[in-house]
Amino acid sequence: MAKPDDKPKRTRPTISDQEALQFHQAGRPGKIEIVATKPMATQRDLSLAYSPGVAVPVLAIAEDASRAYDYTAKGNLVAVISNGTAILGLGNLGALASKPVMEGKAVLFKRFADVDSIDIEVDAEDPQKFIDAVRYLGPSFGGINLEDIKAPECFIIEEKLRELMDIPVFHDDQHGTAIIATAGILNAIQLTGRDIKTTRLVCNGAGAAGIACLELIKAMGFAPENVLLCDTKGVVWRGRTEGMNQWKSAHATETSARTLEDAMQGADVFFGLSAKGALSAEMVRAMAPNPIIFAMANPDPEITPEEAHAVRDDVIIATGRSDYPNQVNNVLGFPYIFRGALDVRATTINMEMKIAAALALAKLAQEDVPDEVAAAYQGARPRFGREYIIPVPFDPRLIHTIPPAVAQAAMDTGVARRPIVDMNAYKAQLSARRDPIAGTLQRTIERVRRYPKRVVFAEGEEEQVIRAAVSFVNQGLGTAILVGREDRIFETAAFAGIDIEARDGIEIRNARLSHRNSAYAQYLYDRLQRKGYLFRDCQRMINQDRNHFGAAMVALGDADAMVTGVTRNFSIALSDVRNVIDTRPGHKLIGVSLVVARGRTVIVADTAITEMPTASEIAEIATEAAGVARRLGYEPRVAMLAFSTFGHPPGERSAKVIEAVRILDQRRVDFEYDGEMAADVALNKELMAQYPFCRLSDTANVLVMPAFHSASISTKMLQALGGSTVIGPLLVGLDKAVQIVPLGAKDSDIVNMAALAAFNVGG
Ligand SMILES: NC(=O)C1=CN([C@@H]2O[C@H](COP(=O)(O)OP(=O)(O)OC[C@H]3O[C@@H](n4cnc5c(N)ncnc54)[C@H](OP(=O)(O)O)[C@@H]3O)[C@@H](O)[C@H]2O)C=CC1
Ligand SMILES: CC(=O)C(=O)O
Ligand SMILES: [Mg+2]
Repeated sequence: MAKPDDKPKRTRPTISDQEALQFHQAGRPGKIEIVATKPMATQRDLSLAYSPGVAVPVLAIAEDASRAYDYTAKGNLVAVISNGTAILGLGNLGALASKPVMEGKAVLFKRFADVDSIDIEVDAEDPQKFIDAVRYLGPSFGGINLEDIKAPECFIIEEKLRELMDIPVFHDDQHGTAIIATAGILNAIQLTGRDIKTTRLVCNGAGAAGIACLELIKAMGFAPENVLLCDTKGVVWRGRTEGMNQWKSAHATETSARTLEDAMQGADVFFGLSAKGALSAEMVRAMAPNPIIFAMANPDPEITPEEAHAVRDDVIIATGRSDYPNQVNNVLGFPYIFRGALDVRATTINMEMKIAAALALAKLAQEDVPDEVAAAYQGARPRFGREYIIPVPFDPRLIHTIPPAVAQAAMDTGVARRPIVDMNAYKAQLSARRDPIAGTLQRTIERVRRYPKRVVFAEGEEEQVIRAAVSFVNQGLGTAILVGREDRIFETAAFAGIDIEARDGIEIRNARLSHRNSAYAQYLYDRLQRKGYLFRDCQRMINQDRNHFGAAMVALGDADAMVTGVTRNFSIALSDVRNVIDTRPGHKLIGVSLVVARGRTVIVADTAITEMPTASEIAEIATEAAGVARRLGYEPRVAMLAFSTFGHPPGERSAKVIEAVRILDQRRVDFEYDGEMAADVALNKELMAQYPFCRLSDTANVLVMPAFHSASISTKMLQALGGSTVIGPLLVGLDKAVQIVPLGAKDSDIVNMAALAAFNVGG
């Protein structure tokens, strides 16, 4: 455990095995559920969705198969299918054990490209049995993503299914990996001033990923004689008979090298698609100047960046992991490649489509990154270079860059059943598909990781708070200060199986025993002496109340931020905090909630503080909320909400909102706003178009409610009804960074709030 005065250091984010299991087990086990897209509420709904209404699309599809794309989910549905014979780099662990990975791939499809996806685990190692299980599934899906099937069976399976099925069949470990690795290598070659025709590459791993990578890089210009392939038996040399198959033979080289060590002498590039630790420091030392290492085995690479940098300071290194720079992982490919293929109803994913994806990805890494990506690298905007050869998975440009390239190539090669007519309109539509809040939270977390903070977790004896603190530290966000009695915290942690004693980055502060108490009590007394408090009252508040103690730590600079609220009502926690911390001068204290529903984020205010705001207060709330939008990376479009729209029907609360708009007009604020308007007008483009004079350039992303009750009722309703995620209320306008979670919040909510507090979302 860290000593109280240790400076927080930037650490690589890690996760514990226990966190991984808990993540998967929490709530509904697993990572996926199915949600209906049509109402199922009334007799009429049932008659339409099921018998007799459903018969109508049935007959239409029977008559014309292409109508399935109009009347069913087929056109946006991909099956992720595995038999678990090569799960990541963990080997053959069977179909059932592969399910967490396949559910994971399915949710990545959704998260990154809005492709609906379902995992199917097939308990059949025999290629023919597997083919038979899959070949008849075509009608259900728009595409098939094969995953983690070992070589050489995967080659037979994919080739046969491609032949038998009229939808794209794509083995991700082969082609997804090859596309990303090719994009990365093209850039690394350029950065090191090499010529593709003379670059010498060694690929360790002659399985699904290794063979496909060699095929694609040779198609892009690598000379076959400069490429050496290795497997568990060493170099795949021409004439070798042991452990061979026809796919390895196709890449066998005339060479005297027999072992990986031999092959690595003077090599320019290493591709690792084999297993953890396969590349030694000695081999790295033997490589040519400015060596390029893609250690892509998962979850642990052939060599870690730390190990490679320890022996060579001129190395460019990439891994398959998200916790190092240069992540070469097929997650950058499969969601977008299928998006493009589905959107033109491609019959297949061919070589031209793969090359188009690789080139588009390589080019994207060379362009200036948008503010959204730069924000994650605060202070050091990533630029094309040794530590940034490939875009990051959270790059918002991927969705409107890769699918159009893939779709265009499909159209150019005649495999598109429904070509795209207006490419620009298509790109705009793609941008709207991304889920903005995940990006927002991730950006916030990245930013805090760059500038780690000391955050007080005021209710440090609670199990979920301890878990959140551990996760905060593991994510590299800074130091977590648990307020509580040391023995109680250790006891709770031990009971829950959380190891905190040996963990750097966690501090414990017992309010009763802290040597800072007299300073905190004096500070509080200075503030409260004219409000009827005695010095000993203040001493008691500091000694006995964790919110007062934690807030005093933040107020006096012993910590950067605080999170509380798990065990106490919001208003009580807030009044504790306000005894210690003021509103920021010139600002108004408000609560904002982030509501995410169907890929759209809106900021709602004021969800926490002023019950019946005056017109002037509503105008201030709008200004504070617009500031939050900007801090989170959005350009605010503020709708001043009421039950009426532009004067109709008239009412007392609406009059206040109309007056608030007038006040904003007078103040000449620098953001878009208009109103009063009803919520449906604010959020629906067509309805807004009924008011052509409305000054909002698009639907609103900030909703200012006429009063606290409507804000609180609407956000709580949304949360309880499901289908949307509500984060907050976040406190905005306090002079120091404090956030209050809802009573009984879960560890994941607490850690997100802690990150938002550390980011100082409130001001
Ligand atoms: N970063 C990314 O995006 C991706 C990474 N991968 C990673 O690549 C690796 C291979 O996956 P995949 O091709 O699907 O699996 P396969 O089972 O199809 O192939 C594995 C290959 O690796 C070889 N191999 C295993 N251990 C060693 C070793 N110690 N030294 C040399 N060769 C070895 C095997 O040799 P032999 O033929 O002699 O048995 C085989 O050729 C995994 O770690 C996987 O996580 C895969 C896909 C995507
Ligand atoms: C990333 C991936 O697909 C693998 O490692 O198998
Ligand atoms: Mg895989």
